[in-house]
Amino acid sequence: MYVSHLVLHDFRSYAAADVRLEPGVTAFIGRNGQGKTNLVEAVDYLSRQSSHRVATDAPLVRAGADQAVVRAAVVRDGRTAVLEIELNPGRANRARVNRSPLPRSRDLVGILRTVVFSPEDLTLVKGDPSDRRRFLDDLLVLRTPRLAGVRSDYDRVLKQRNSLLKNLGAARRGGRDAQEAALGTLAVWDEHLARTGAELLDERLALVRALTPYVGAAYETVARGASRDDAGLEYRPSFTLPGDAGEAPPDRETLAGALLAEVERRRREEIDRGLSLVGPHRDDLLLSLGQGEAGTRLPVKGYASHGESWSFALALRLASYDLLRADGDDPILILDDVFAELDTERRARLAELVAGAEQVLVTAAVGADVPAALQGARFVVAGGEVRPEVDPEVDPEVDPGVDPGEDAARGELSGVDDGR
Ligand SMILES: Nc1ncnc2c1ncn2[C@@H]1O[C@H](COP(=O)(O)OP(=O)(O)OP(=O)(O)O)[C@@H](O)[C@H]1O
Repeated sequence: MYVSHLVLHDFRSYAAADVRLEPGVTAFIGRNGQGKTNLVEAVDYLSRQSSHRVATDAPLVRAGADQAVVRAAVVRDGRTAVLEIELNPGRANRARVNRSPLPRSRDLVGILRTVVFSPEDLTLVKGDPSDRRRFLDDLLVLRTPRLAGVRSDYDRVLKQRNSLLKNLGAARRGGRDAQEAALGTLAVWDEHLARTGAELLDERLALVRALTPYVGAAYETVARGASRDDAGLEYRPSFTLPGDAGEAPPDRETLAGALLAEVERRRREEIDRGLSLVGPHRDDLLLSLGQGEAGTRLPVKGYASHGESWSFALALRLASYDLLRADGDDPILILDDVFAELDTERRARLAELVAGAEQVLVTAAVGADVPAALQGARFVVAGGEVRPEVDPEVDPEVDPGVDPGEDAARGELSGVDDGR
């Protein structure tokens, strides 16, 4: 799959941008702060409806504007679809495919698939458990878009349940009847939590099982002298899972039952703290490194060197890419500012690994940082404009001052009504 045309309105620093793309490698080169990442972030947003840099939509809308639009022509197996998302911070976003509105904006997730490598990936290794949970859930939804619904149902249940737990403190003071009524309502939300929580947990456990061999292989490739047993992944739930380690994983019903039992066991503590303490929102993904299968294993967080941490973060992204490919997909790879962080050997290895992708979008402040294996189309990003790089040696007739914007303005997406 690849993006053949990208149009932005009021997205980040761009009042308007219109860029034609080809399959293969495209690099966006420009000095710091010129808007290179903003371009690839827009492509990623169309894929996941979240950004690898910020948790909310507001910073994605150009300062002073009240909505942003990202639109792209996406080619898959020779067929083109025009995807569009309208970002309305504080209100519901709106999505369209080939101009037809979708019932919910999240229905767009997963049509375009991206895997982003960026310096922020270090938080996968060094950050909070929530960063690793987001990594797993984003990948789950990319593989199985319907799980976006499970994820948002779980978030909704959690929110409701937490506010109920907070109110229970007040109900205690309101006498026996009020308390019993509130506990009755809580029991209903316990059931919802157990059901949606077990589904999410079950999916995450399966994902970690599927991803683990790919992470081992990817770590071996990116870390000098490593073997494929060095990098380990272990899903750490917030309660003890039923069954013995090594046995077949518990089924969803069993998980739901165990989750419900644990919620009931910790009822008093939850009411005291006004918080849901059990469920996939409290889980973590433990990343560890050891020498071979039998060697001592240490957690990456707090123990690994900077280089090892970087290699692990890269391995997680590469493994995601490999897993999606194994599913029969060919996601767009986005390498945002990663080469400056890598030594020459690892730059070359990463480049070799990703060079075969159908589309690779690269950003770099310095063109020379992009490895030779990733040569392809180049755009210069400067002063709010994105223009093809002109190579005077290849085409001495081309005036480097030519403005490609005029031609692009007649592009296939420009005519699509942006609905405003
Ligand atoms: N919502 C917004 N409205 C207006 N400008 C914005 C908005 N969000 C970011 N910017 C501007 O966009 C610029 C950053 O763009 P971007 O992150 O794409 O830079 P970059 O070219 O990738 O730089 P670097 O090489 O440093 O990573 C900054 O100057 C920032 O002020």
